[in-house]
Amino acid sequence: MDHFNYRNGELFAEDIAVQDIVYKYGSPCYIYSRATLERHWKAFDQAFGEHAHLICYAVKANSNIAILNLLARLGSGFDIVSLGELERVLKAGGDPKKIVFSGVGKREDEILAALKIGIRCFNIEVSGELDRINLLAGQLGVIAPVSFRVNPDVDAKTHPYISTGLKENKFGIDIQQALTEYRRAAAMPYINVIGIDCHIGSQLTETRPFLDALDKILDLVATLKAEGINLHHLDLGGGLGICYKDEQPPEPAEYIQAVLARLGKTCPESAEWTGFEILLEPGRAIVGNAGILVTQVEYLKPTAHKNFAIVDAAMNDLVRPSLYSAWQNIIPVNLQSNAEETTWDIVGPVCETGDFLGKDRPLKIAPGDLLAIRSSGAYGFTMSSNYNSRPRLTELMVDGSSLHLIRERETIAQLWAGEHLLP
Ligand SMILES: Cc1ncc(COP(=O)(O)O)c(C=O)c1O
Ligand SMILES: N[C@@H](CCCC[NH3+])C(=O)O
Repeated sequence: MDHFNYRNGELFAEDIAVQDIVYKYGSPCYIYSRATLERHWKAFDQAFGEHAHLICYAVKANSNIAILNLLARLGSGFDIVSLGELERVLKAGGDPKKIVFSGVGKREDEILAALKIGIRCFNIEVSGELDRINLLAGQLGVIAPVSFRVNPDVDAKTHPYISTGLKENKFGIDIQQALTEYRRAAAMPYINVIGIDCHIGSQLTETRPFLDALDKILDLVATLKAEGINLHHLDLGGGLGICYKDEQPPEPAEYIQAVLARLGKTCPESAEWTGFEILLEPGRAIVGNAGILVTQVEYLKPTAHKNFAIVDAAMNDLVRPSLYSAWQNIIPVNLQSNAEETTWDIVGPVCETGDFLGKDRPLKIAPGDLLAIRSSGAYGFTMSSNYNSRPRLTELMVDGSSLHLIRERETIAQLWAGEHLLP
């Protein structure tokens, strides 16, 4: 359920006609629904009931500061992977004490900035990172709160490019080596070990891999406890999938209930597990279906082999179809059309054969028509680029019948801002 629906054959974003938005702000553009975004975040938050938890929205999915600000106002935490994301969260009014810092390659300046502002936790992914954090924390005279992101070697059953919890993936510390790292950390003067973390991949459509990973983590937690290393939180990462086509991922509540049930089963008669705060890092499940990308048909190019609908958005604006062969639904903004239904490849103007947004789509379209690419709120704008010197797009947020410009379209002059001619 979302807030992009037809009314009398016209696509609306909440209470505003998409066509009216495009008249005002031009095409292509990203449009988000505040109600959808907030409902998704609350679905995660509320499913925990009284259980101690923190939803740390994965900023990489969509990092517009208006979106971060709305989530911060709901009480969200944030999962970041760079200094840029840290600064965005702070700019948006996020609470440093609710920030977890993931990522395999944290630089010194990034660690220092996070230590100075006093983030909630570093999710350490490399042995050397532990030494680096200890050293830098010592220089600043602070204690760094850390957890290890362990790689549990679990098959997330997702696209290989977005699977992260297999032993051949670069992410996390091999679960077999994690004990050694925890022991090292526990003996370090400027480190406070507070948790354990894992993130096995993105767009998961089953609960099973999450629970398999959790089982492996709980084994390690028990071993650590026996050694006197007591953790405060379990961070289970993000990764819950959404429906792009016909996937049926569990609802957040179903997934969270399964996690809580597993924790109860693991430690049946102790209230101990209730002592663990649970952290989650969802990105796509919060923002993916809260956004659409609207694009205009420029030309129709039927050929003997294929029919191409050339639109004004391209792979630089939304790279998922090109990069992962991802399927996203493409629907007309206006259902009234005199055109005949034809099967089209929806392609952009970029000079790459791989520049497509969808293939073999039956649509009734004519030049000038608007199309909406659904499920574009996550990994849409954030993965966009200026390839072919195309300015990045306008982003708009609909809130009932109010429309807010949350990012201006890049200007042509901004394309070379910061570039210099030789003397
Ligand atoms: C460490 C970490 N946490 C959270 C996420 C968010 O994932 P998703 O958008 O699939 O929820 C990612 C991206 O996959 C990630 O790498
Ligand atoms: N960018 C990917 C998800 C990557 C998740 C980042 N760890 C996608 O669009 O599906």
